Amino acid sequence: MAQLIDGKAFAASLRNDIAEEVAKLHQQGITPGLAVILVGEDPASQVYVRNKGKQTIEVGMSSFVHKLPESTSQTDLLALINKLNNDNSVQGILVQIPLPDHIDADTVINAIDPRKDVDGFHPVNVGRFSTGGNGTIPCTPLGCLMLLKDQLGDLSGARALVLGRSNIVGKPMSTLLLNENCTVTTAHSRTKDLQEECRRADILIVAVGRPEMVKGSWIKPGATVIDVGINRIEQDSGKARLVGDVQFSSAAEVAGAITPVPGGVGPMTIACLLLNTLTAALRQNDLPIPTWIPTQN
Ligand SMILES: Nc1nc2c(c(=O)[nH]1)N[C@@H](CN(C=O)c1ccc(C(=O)N[C@@H](CCC(=O)O)C(=O)O)cc1)CN2
Repeated sequence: MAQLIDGKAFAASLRNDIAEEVAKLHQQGITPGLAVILVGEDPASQVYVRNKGKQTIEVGMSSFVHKLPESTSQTDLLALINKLNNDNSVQGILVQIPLPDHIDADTVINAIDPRKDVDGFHPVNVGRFSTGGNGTIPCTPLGCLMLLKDQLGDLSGARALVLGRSNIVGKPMSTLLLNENCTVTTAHSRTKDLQEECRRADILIVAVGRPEMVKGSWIKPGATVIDVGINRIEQDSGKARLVGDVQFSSAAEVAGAITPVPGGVGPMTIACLLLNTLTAALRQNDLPIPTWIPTQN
């Protein structure tokens, strides 16, 4: 039976480390501030934004949550971002995704000052990060990497397969693993012999958004499996159940280690957002980044 990779516990310990660094900043008169913008009433996004605000305060940072109605115009949203770009009490800005259809996500992301882009979605950060510079590392892939390194130590030479090629998870995850000297395959819906590709992987990262798509028979015995999926399944009882993109019951019989859903990658996403906000605050104050914080250089 696979070992369980406890993302919830790891995230709690990471938040403690972040809180200690924030306490040191307080002594220098600095309180990092994180602004989170939510447009609309998507129920899952409301939960994530509430948790982001709560955990931001718990680590000693200032939280500025802006909840805007679904009808908010792109012009008004851009005006708010411009205001936050120029607000010295804000070191990190995040716009919760998905956005309503009438708002162009790229235009909005491009409007965020790259120094304050704690999601790592701005093209400047994507470019810096992809070329090994000090661009912000997107939160979910960073969280996956931290769990992997904690589990396996040095990843050099491992054969890694990333299933999914989104800008938010798949692509940056492949880059991160390549930077760790893994041999990386990025697989997607058009990949031939997908199951066979998966079975060759020592490290399998699944981020496709399809409930329980990857079965135990797709997994190499002893492999480390990171499940990024969060899918809400309606049950006969009317209650919803969260499942990942990996069928946990069959995968756990084959894998060496596996993240659960919930309690795996999800909590790491918010902890890494706080970590990126801390890093942004340190950089904006020309302070050194502690060696325990993962950066590209
Ligand atoms: N601007 C961004 N938008 C979105 C991001 C992001 O990184 N930046 N990622 C996702 C949503 N997300 C954070 O915003 C997120 C998803 C899941 C969790 C989490 O803790 N999940 C729990 C289960 C919680 C539940 O009951 O739903 C778990 O897996 O244990 C945190 C953050 C899309 N948007």
